[in-house]
Amino acid sequence: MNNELSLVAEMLNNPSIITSVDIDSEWFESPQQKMIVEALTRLRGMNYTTEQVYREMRSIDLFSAGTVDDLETLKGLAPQLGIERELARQIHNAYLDRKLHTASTDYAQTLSKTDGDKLSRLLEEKREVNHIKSDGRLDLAFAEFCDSLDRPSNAMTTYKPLDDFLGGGITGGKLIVLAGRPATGKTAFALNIMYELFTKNDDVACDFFTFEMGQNELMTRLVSKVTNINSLLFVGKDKLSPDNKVKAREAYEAMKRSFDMRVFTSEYSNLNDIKYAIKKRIDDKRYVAFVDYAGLITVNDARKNERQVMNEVTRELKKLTTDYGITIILLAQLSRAVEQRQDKRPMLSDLKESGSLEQDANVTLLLSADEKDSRKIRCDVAKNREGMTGIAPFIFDKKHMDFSIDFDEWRG
Ligand SMILES: Nc1ncnc2c1ncn2[C@@H]1O[C@H](COP(=O)(O)OP(=O)(O)OP(=O)(O)O)[C@@H](O)[C@H]1O
Repeated sequence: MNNELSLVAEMLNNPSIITSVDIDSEWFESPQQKMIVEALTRLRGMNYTTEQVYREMRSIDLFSAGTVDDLETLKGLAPQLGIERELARQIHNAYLDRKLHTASTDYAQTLSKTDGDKLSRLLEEKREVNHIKSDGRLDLAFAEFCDSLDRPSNAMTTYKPLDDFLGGGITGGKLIVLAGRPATGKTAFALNIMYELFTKNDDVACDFFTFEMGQNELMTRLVSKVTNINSLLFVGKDKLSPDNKVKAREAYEAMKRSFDMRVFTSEYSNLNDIKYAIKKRIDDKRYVAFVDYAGLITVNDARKNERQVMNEVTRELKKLTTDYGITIILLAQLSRAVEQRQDKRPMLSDLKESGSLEQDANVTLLLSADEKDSRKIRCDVAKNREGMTGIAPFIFDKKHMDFSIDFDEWRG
């Protein structure tokens, strides 16, 4: 019995497999097995019967569904060896080999960037599928632990009040969620953190994924901060004095030269593209990706609802941070509930599509403006898995897109 038949037979016997093992109907070569897996995927989470699976298959393709007896026969053939995960891995591998065969032929013919990128993505996926998992013993972990005791801290400093909560600064392996109501200054705050990372630390690389702005729209904000030129003046550039034009050009050029930074725009809003771009940037430097913002990220499966998409986004980004020891700062919106409360301070439960954002984040920062003075911004470290929680106070100079520590409030 081949791998596809064995796995499908196991799945017919055990409805929990489809929820616990990574399986995609697309990987199956046999149209019949593909259809059964598609039906099982639709019934995911249910304790399905063979009859239900058959009904689902008929709704997918009435004429190729076969008979319910065929399914019962297949079910009876299950080898029941408990190796579903390995079977799925082999099926996934075989699928990737077929795709790689086509993709490499296409690339050989066209040598186009699109075909080249497709080929690299498939190779990357293949590398991941065959990544050998740890056997759970502690020997390697212990060696790594001893090694880490003698290594200097690799925390990257930003603003002192925030660093203090984070145990000295931003360290790798973390998913940090930065949330606030629209126009509180999330993007500006993220850019300021990035600026601090570059100017206060060596060997740092940062990328900014922005799905609402162009590269220069984003850069203008940094230029405004660095040059102290009102960001509004960049909208109608005729208002900029010749001196300011020179200053702006020089500031942009200097950042381009000295910051190891890239800005990816909406063409990278698909989760796979984000993952791909991040993986390509991983080298010896300490890397931080800023993703603005979670609600605009798309995934390939169009059937997923908002909550399922968010689950996938946070799970996959979290996995990247732990697999590669990098930091991802994920921006997110807060729901309107904040405004309806007497006390306008945001809470973790205000995170839109909250569940997975709240759960997967190592750190959650909630930004909110003071009701009386909108320049005063509270950065509430509302969740911190490895450290303290509390408020880091800032002053937001909106004209110049600049965040500075609010020393009147900070009791450092
Ligand atoms: N030149 C300027 N002068 C005064 N205020 C400005 C200027 N430019 C932008 N602002 C204000 O700064 C804030 C922009 O902050 P930012 O875009 O970082 O917020 P955000 O939380 O990321 O918003 P969104 O959720 O809409 O993306 C807005 O309140 C905007 O009105």
